[in-house]
Amino acid sequence: MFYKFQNRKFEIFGILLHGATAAEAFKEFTRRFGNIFQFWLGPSRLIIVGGTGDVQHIYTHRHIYEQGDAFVKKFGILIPNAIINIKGSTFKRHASLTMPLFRHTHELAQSSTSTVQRKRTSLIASLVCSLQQDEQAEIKKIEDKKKGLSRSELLDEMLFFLIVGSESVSSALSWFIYHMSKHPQVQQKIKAELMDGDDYKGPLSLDRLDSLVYLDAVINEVLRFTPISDGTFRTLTVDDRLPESGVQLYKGDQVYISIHNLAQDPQNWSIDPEIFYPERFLKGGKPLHPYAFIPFGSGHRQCIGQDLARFEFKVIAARLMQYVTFHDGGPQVNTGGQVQTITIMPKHIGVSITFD
Ligand code: HEM
Repeated sequence: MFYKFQNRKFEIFGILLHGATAAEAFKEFTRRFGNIFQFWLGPSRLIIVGGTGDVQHIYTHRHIYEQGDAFVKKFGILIPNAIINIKGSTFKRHASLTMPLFRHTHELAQSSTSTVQRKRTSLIASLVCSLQQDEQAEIKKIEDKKKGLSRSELLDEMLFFLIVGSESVSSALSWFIYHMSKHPQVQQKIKAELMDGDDYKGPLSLDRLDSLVYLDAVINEVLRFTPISDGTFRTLTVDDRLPESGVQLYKGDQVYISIHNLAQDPQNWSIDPEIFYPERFLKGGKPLHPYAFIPFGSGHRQCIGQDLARFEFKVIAARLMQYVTFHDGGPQVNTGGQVQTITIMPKHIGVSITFD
């Protein structure tokens, strides 16, 4: 069935995903319907946007494209006051209290006993210090004048950071292990880079970590090939026309940007995106458009934990590569596939491990 939408035709379909993840389904739909189409998620209509010009426009016009209502519905039932679910001035208040910590990711590596220092290096300490002294007085103020977090806001933030902080990096590491088991030559290159120092199994200082550029390329390729988040939502605050596709959108419409599709679209890459090839992120192999590779989203609502996530990922991956080698457990158990929970994880992963 076709639906005339301004001067463009869209195929409308409501469909059950039959166990496929959104990433797998949208890849197939993009192949069939092109890089902009509508999708019904139950009663909600989503406009899936895949052209890099349109995607850039959405992320760079924060006053038109606000945090998506679908995102808010997804997490809002359990943790309505967590940063991902709030907008406007309330978001600004929460962001001003949580974001500074993530600018000091490297300091997390150093432990400290001083309260001032702990406020800078412990998210929990920093959040607890932001608890409102007089909640009743704060409730009466208009949002712009409020300071600190109420008890229920603090609880929701802690819960959200506990969930997102552990689930995200562990999913990404599962994909790392899966890809390593399938690509022994990549593992050998990481090990060769680690061996390039005096002490192969020695401590990982920040300088040493920074010098591991091939490992950075592998981490990027893991996040590109198998992103743990399939996409991001934005809701329009006013009518707007997308510049690349020319599609007219209206206030209240919900757009969905598929991180996975952008990372897999051959138009966005000079080297075949269907191949797992970390070297694409070394000199000259970058995506053809800056918005083709956005594993952490983009714009004013991009992931605030991305530096921490990359840091954790790199430290754990480097440590693993110092001590063990992963081998493919065979076609019965190591078949890959995807399963969607809060993040996208490998469905069937079975590897054997040798200690180096
Ligand atoms: C590999 C690890 C991770 C990936 C791939 C990832 C990815 C994402 C993505 C795609 C978004 C949505 C961005 C958007 O709408 O533009 C997001 C949001 C968010 N992430 Fe992450 N994330 C990771 C780890 C973390 C960690 C470790 C934390 C904190 C401990 C974190 C905290 C957040 C927060 C607070 C938001 C909501 C930001 C907002 O609504 O303004 N993430 N993340």
